[in-house]
Amino acid sequence: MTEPTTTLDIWNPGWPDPFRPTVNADTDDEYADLVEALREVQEAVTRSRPTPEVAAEVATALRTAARRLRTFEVDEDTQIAGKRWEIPGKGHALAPALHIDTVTDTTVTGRVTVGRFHSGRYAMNGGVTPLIFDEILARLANSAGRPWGRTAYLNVNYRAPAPLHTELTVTAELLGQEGRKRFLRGALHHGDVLVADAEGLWVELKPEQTLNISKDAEGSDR
Ligand SMILES: CCCCCCCC(=O)SCCNC(=O)CCNC(=O)[C@H](O)C(C)(C)COP(=O)(O)OP(=O)(O)OC[C@H]1O[C@@H](n2cnc3c(N)ncnc32)[C@H](O)[C@@H]1OP(=O)(O)O
Repeated sequence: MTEPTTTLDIWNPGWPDPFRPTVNADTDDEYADLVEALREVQEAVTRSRPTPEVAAEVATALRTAARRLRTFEVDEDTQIAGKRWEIPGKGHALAPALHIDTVTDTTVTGRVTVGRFHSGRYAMNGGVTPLIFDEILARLANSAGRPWGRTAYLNVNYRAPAPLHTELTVTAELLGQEGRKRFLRGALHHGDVLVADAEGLWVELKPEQTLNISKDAEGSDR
């Protein structure tokens, strides 16, 4: 396995393939479990209606946990979150955990199940669908040795309400490339029912286009 680079503030065509491990799984499994626990908290908070006393007690416990983690804060290039390509959710709790099943140079299939945390009202929140498509399409766009590009547009069509607590299948396809432009299409199905589809354009970064715009803008990511 190739050692991951941590230098993201320059354009780097040698960035690791976003379907392969980039972090030492032996040492970072506890971190993956931490993110899983965070997902459990998100779901439990969403599903509960605690008494004021219990809400205050849990808020204190969560702030204690946040303070503990802040003593281990690192910069964004060094953090684990979002870079555990090989595990569902990539070690990040923003989007629903996407399970990747098959990968070719031009296609990906996967599965996703959302709970009440990602609910709009009895169905998946409309803002979550693009998160799922961006995750799978961006990874495909930037895989198979293709230099990294950014999403230029992502157009999503909502065809049917996406049920909660139900496995949905996600497919992605690279339709073609014209110069720096990569055109991709994605679909989300519940069984045979098309729930949503998307078309997106990823534009390959030019050498002078940095990945780290936050540092460019303010000299820091905070
Ligand atoms: C962990 C590391 C992650 C690294 C990957 C990061 C991924 C992301 O952050 S994605 C986040 C969401 N996306 C963004 O923030 C992107 C913001 N936008 C940009 O940075 C730029 O607009 C960018 C890079 C997409 C394109 O800019 P630029 O390179 O200057 O493109 P430009 O040279 O004008 O256009 C190239 C081609 O794309 C086309 N194009 C660009 N944007 C669009 C668009 N929105 N719609 C249609 N066509 C477009 C142009 O028309 C042009 O086509 P042609 O070559 O046929 O004339």
